[in-house]
Amino acid sequence: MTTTPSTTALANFIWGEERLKRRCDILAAISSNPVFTQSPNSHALSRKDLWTLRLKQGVELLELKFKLGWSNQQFVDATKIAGDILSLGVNFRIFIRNLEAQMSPEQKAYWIPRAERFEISGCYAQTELGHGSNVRGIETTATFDPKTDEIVVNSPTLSSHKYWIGSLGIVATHALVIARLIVQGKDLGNHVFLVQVRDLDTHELMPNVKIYEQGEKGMSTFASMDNGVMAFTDCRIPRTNMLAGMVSLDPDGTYHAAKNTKHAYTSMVIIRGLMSEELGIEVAKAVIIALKYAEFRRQFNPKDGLERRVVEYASVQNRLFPALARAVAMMLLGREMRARIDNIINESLEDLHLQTVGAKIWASEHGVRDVEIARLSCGGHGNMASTGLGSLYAQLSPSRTYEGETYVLSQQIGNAVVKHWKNTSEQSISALSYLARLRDARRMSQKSQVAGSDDWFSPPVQEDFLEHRAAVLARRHLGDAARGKDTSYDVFELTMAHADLTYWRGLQAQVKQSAQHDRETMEALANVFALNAMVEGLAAFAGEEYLSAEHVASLRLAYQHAISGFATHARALVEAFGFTEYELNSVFARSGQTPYEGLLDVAKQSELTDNVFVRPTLLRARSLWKKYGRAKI
Ligand SMILES: Cc1cc2nc3c(=O)[nH]c(=O)nc-3n(C[C@H](O)[C@H](O)[C@H](O)COP(=O)(O)OP(=O)(O)OC[C@H]3O[C@@H](n4cnc5c(N)ncnc54)[C@H](O)[C@@H]3O)c2cc1C
Repeated sequence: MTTTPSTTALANFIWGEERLKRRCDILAAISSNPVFTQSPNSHALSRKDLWTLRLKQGVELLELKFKLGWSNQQFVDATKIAGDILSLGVNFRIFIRNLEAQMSPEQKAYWIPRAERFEISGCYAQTELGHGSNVRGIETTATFDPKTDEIVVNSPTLSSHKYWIGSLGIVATHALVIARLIVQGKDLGNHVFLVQVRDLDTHELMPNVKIYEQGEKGMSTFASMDNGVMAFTDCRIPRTNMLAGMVSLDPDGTYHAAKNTKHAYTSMVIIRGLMSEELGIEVAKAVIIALKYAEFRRQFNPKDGLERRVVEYASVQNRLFPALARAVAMMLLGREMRARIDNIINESLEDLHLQTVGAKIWASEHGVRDVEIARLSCGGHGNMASTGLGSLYAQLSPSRTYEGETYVLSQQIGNAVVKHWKNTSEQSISALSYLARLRDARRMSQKSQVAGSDDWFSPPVQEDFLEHRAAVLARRHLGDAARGKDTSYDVFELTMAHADLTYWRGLQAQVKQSAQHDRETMEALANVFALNAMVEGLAAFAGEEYLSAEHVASLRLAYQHAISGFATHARALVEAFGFTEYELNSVFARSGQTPYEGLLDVAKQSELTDNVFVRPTLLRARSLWKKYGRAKI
């Protein structure tokens, strides 16, 4: 078990040079810091104690940021390494990114340095009790008052209370509030306003603002985050606090609309684009915890006096190996998307939008399922909090909902398919290549050219399969949409096929860039990834000419070969990830003790072991029968 991060060529490839360097710097800074190393068992803390511990750790990281000159991204990475989702990260991950994307140059010059110094700390307040996915339904109003050159923010109803706002419940001093701009009685729709919600000296609420911390979330989800509820009553802010990067409002009430309305969505594209890499890291942690346990755990089929390691069973390999391959794909493709986002000015926003939407849905759906699969593959012991698998699940589970609910967001892929099909304009969108195939009747009616199971390992064969599947599902969607059917459920399958293709292409491109020494491992991973997606996607081919029964049988055979040959590569990948014990925070992944010793230690520390506090109740229960004078019940 590593206590320092791995820095081999494969580690460098998986993490990316820049990120790995940040990781090493962060781990060096915190591995001897008592705020992190001597913290109590986080799995056993109450919500309030956990939140307070996380705040203390967050503040320590802030101090390290200032002392060591860390960038904002370095700080965000550090918050992820230090714990689950830390409240202080919202300012740097979401708030500042939105200021950068949506403020005018003058506003940026004034506000961003303050947020970077943490003199102010911000959050993003869009969702309301009554309005989430449907952003157009937002009710909060921001009415321009030309007499005072101010904007008056109001929450007119119960359903207009802001709700779910991360970091608002306790930490934030400022909120980016999405509200309807009203000028001279005219509703100009949603705009973004910077509202100070707490006093900078006392941290008391500002007048006319009410905030509540939201309370416990189910399954201890986001336990370290102070999501908040907020309402405004005639809360006045300067007109200049309306974010003016794309729109502006003059003192006389003249309104200048955005030239490119699509740019209002830039910040969503950015945050969604970051999610694939972030989720990949968390999924990899869960799968690696499970793999470490599966290497240790033995059940049945003894040989030379020892039962067989469970990692050798197909039931475990078929669940954990594809999950590991997907986690790596999330990280590699996520990194590529991050590079495109950093260069967003030169990007086709629609192409990037469709890629990030598909990737967000795919990564969160697979990611959450894979963390649960990791837990289940550990049998009964996987249920213990001390394995860390439960908290990883709780942390990832809402990723399917925030930044766009899966099924609602899937419709954006469906809508793009319909639009570009009608306009014959798919050439402009690389992610929609399958529409060109759909227009070609000859290609749609052709059969797969596969002759034997080895052929399935060929990248052109895999691409042909995945593109054909996306085209078949696009055809179904176009037909459903034309008939006026509610496609909001079925479109999900198209979205996943669309994203399978995007991830497959991204992974293939990345594999070609791996070092010669690691190429075999990366190719093995790409094959597990591709063949798993193909086997799981077979349903789309029912009734199609493309695949025969022999094709399906040989595909399954190829997939089994890919899985059974992956064990040594999986070990190499686990090494390359090089997660430290601190990061995994699991009794299944400790250098000084086995999982059994770790589990026993936890039991010995359980505060319920000493049951003196309930003994009177138990003794009374055991004599209850006497009270009713009945020896036999
Ligand atoms: C942990 C967490 C943190 C969050 N943090 C923030 C934050 O910091 N700031 C912020 O502003 N918000 C935040 N949110 C809110 C989040 O962005 C919204 O909850 C999310 O966008 C989903 O919207 P909703 O709740 O309105 O879902 P709904 O739209 O109400 O979805 C309910 C159901 O209806 C279905 N549905 C809805 N519309 C349609 C349709 N047109 N067609 C078919 N089916 C439909 C959905 O598929 C879903 O099954 C957070 C949420 C969570 C869980």
